[in-house]
Amino acid sequence: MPKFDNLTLHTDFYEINMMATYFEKHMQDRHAVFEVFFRKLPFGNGYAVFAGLQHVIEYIRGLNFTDDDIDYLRQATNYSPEFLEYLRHFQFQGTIRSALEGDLVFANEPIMQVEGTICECQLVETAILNIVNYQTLIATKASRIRTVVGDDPLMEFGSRRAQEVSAALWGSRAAIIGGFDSTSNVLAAKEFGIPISGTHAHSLVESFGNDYDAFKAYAQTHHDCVFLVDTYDTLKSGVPSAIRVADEMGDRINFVGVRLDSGDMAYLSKRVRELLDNAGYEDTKIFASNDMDETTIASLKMQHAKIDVWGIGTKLITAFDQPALGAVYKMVAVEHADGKMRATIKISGNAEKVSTPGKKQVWRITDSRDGKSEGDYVTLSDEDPRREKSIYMFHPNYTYINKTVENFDAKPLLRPIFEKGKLIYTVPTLKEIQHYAKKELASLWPEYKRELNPQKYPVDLSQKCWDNKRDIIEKVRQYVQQINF
Ligand SMILES: Nc1ncnc2c1ncn2[C@@H]1O[C@H](COP(=O)(O)OP(=O)(O)OP(=O)(O)O)[C@@H](O)[C@H]1O
Ligand SMILES: O=P(O)(O)OC[C@H]1O[C@H](OP(=O)(O)OP(=O)(O)O)[C@H](O)[C@@H]1O
Ligand SMILES: O=C(O)c1cccnc1
Repeated sequence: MPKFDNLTLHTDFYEINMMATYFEKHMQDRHAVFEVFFRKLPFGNGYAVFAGLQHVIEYIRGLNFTDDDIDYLRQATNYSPEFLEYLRHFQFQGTIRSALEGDLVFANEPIMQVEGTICECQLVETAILNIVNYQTLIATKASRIRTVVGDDPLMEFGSRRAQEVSAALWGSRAAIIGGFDSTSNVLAAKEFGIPISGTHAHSLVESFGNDYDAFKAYAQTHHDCVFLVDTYDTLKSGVPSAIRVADEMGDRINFVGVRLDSGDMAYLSKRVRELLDNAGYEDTKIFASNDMDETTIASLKMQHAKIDVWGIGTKLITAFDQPALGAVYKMVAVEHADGKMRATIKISGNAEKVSTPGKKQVWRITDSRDGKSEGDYVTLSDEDPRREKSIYMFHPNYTYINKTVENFDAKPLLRPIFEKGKLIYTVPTLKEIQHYAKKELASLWPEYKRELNPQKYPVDLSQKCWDNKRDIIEKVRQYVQQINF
């Protein structure tokens, strides 16, 4: 049974095929820079919450072609013995700069940058995109749900519906980054230090044949009790049975709550609240689950549903309304035969798909007086807006949309993670990351945070970066025009 402990071959075949070409053409040590970015924010949201860095770090640290991997490649491909030997001794010696988990990130700006030999940059494309695309998507979905529930507790229930094991585990962690409070997944709770939470299923009630016996048995074996009250009839049997058990058990249990899992949640929650209050259980909470997400929750809030705690599974963990974030990994600079680095570009008839050449940095520009966001300013890596008194920010496609910003703070988004193969970054605790994400979100204007049709957050290019892009597009245009095969 494969265990997938080593993820080195977790890459698309074409990456290793390109490595083989670089190797056979003696280009394997040429220097290159690649950047990760996405072109469109997910869920129509105004921002995305970056997640996945911890897994990327673990993946990079584990990179190593085992003898078994080499044997497999020998029989599955026609790679030369020399290239296979090269792979056997492969080690990641590159430099990675990245947004940190919990950072807010936007379309068309680099969120991770890999610099190293062209071979090592090429190998890691697939896994980096796989990890960052999924985790950023889930953290962003979680953040949308958090925005709608306010301060209500949010429990992550998605494991049974996640796209397999790894997604359930890393998805739980990403949900916490986006603002969830706890997970039902015991392994994720243990490995990532997430608070664990859970109630019970309908099977408990079914196995006893009635609500009362099931709740009584549960109460005799657990101190904190949340009873699932909708197995047979919520108002006639479920809630009255829960109240009877709570009355009988008195101080021997903590009657934390009841959970609703079907039916009209607005109507039921109000009636259940009355029943609990009338029985003297004003502090007992109403939990709700059943295919919820930010849209259902917003509707329930509008209907003044009396729900205190939310259990969210399927629609969060599968990113139901947008199953993929389209982050891509593009080469932005490469060393040529003369030893000089040159910026590279991918041209497209679609202006949005033309990549921005050159190794870059993203600067988060905030007003130094109130700390509020002004926009992101993408520069070439040798520029530093902190040296300027004012910066001119303009829309890269509609340049007449522009502003001059003074009294600003500029914070670099891409921070050093690996330096020439050495890990130089310590991942904070999950709690710290969640806290950081919350703080970052607080600095964003509400116009960018609304769920529906948010304002577009400015991501602008510096003049130098924009001029560089235009010059390179022009050079490519001249090159294409003189082709005469
Ligand atoms: N008052 C409400 N307003 C808006 N959405 C609601 C309301 N009550 C329930 N929902 C949501 O409507 C969806 C369908 O609920 P429905 O009542 O059909 O489920 P159910 O059939 O009772 O449960 P199940 O099929 O899981 O046994 C669920 O996503 C649920 O969370
Ligand atoms: O609804 P979600 O957001 O995915 O949350 C997880 C669901 O998992 C459980 O249901 P179960 O698997 O027992 O199936 P059910 O839909 O029949 O309740 C639980 O009762 C929730 O409804
Ligand atoms: O603890 C719960 O209530 C739970 C856990 C997973 C899925 N649904 C519910």
